[in-house]
Amino acid sequence: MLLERRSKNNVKTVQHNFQNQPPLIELKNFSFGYEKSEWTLNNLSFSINDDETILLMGSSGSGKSSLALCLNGLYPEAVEGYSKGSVLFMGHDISEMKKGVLNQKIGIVFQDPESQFCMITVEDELAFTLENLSVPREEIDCKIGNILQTIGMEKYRHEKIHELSGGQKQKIALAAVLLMEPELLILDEPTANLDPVSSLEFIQLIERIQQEQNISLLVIEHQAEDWQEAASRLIVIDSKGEILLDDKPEYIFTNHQELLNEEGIFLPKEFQDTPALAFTQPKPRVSSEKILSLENVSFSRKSKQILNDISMDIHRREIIAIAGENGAGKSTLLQIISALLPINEGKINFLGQPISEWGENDLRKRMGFVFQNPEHQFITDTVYDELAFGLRLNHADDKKINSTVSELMHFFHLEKEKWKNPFSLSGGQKRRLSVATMLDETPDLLLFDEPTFGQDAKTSSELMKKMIELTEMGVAIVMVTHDMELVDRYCDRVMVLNEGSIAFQGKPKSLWRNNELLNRSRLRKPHRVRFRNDMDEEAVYDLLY
Ligand SMILES: Nc1ncnc2c1ncn2[C@@H]1O[C@H](COP(=O)(O)OP(=O)(O)OP(=O)(O)O)[C@@H](O)[C@H]1O
Ligand SMILES: Nc1ncnc2c1ncn2[C@@H]1O[C@H](COP(=O)(O)OP(=O)(O)OP(=O)(O)O)[C@@H](O)[C@H]1O
Repeated sequence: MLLERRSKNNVKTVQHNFQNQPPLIELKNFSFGYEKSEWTLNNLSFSINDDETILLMGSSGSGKSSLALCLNGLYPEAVEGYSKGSVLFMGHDISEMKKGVLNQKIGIVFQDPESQFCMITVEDELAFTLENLSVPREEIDCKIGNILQTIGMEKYRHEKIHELSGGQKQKIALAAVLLMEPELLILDEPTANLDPVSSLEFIQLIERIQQEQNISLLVIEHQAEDWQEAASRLIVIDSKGEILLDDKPEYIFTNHQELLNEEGIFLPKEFQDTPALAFTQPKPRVSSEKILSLENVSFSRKSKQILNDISMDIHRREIIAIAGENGAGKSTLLQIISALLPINEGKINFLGQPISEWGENDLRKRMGFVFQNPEHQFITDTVYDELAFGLRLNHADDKKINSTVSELMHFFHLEKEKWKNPFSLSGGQKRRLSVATMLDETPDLLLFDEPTFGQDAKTSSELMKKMIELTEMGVAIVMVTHDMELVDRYCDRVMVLNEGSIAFQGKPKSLWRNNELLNRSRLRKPHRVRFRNDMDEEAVYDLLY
């Protein structure tokens, strides 16, 4: 079986008569489902050719990640399901290929990078990959050094993976896959955990690697903005798991806006109507009542100082964003606010009482927390039980449980998933479930780590509408986010963390004016501010705010 198109120095070898060479991947009427006759992917026929960069879009739950699993052989090797039709890799039916071969030729960086690590430290993880590829021992050290340099993570070589921030883990997952020198690299929402500048740099890095190594790319993304120039093709899957569109991105975004809107897919901002004026700032609704305050709070892990001298107040009805570069301490701060981590110095008061004096049950009723990784939150075996858990704990009767759970499932589009195991949901569904579990009662404070992670345009805007409704009921919301559009559109205040210290607290519009801080904190202005580059900057602010 001839499965190699690249020689060791990554120059493609001519092994076939070029004209007769089969596509890298070819799907012929391929369907796949987790249950018999319930097709998640429906009758797909398309090819992926050498050196192509394809963007794959579709609403949350439409089957994008499932397709990735089918392409790289994790189905049927490790994922249970049913299929018909065929998938060919360089002309060979993948169901007839030797186990393990395809996983190397087609590398995936998963939506949740934690799911692909086997070892404790960064170095061991990368060495493990190379050992599996039978790379000679004497080359391993150098290869690890080179790949860490390529992704800008040299100084984390000896760190424990579970101690890295979300964005740092994402980069290590990419490094491990690149070491396999795949023919096709599948990236499943690769930039969702990266700060805005790292996200742009990541895309440039991928483009560079692709050119140097002649890799084909399949990028699964909800937000196409930054990828569309790199992509030669856009494939859109609809909610029935069928191919809706397959063409050049610009053509699709120009000519099929209605179809994309119907499917709830994000249009890049430049294709949206009058993006600069499309929305107004939130109405003033913040009350002067302080819900929570931090006074000179510091936190360290072993000898490493993570947060320094943080002081901030959170008011009723307020939406505050915490932004900053990867590793700045944002998730740690949320965990400190929620008393999941103890502080070393300073004071935290919640509803007029030191947080340390709150009983665990009372605190969890008054304060909801949505983790960066939703899986860290799941404790039952079904979506229904997950949503009923808090209500049962509070001795709600069956009628109340049923009606609240039904309402939440309806709002968060999880009705069809009612009896599924939370761990088997799509990335976006998991996130929606993790948010829904916090809303069985109305808390005073909600803490969100990346609330709209993995959502399509429709579910994202519904989720934010829900947030506004909650603030109108008196809830304060603090959210960690890399999404500056979200900060601009919905947040009353933004706090920027830089190396564990507060570098800025104020209104979003004041942050966009602070170019030096934006650069230092690896943040970007939102599109509607960037977009008016025909106007003087002050005139833009006058127009928009
Ligand atoms: N192991 C599984 N068992 C049963 N159903 C599953 C399993 N994995 C995924 N599904 C279901 O298959 C459908 C497609 O999921 P998939 O993860 O492929 O969607 P997606 O398009 O990647 O979504 P998102 O954009 O939210 O990540 C969803 O309805 C999901 O609940
Ligand atoms: N369990 C841990 N043990 C030791 N260090 C940790 C641990 N968790 C996080 N850190 C370190 O603390 C710092 C802050 O991490 P944190 O996750 O709070 O950053 P973040 O701003 O949320 O990053 P990201 O945007 O990438 O999610 C990082 O340098 C990280 O390596």
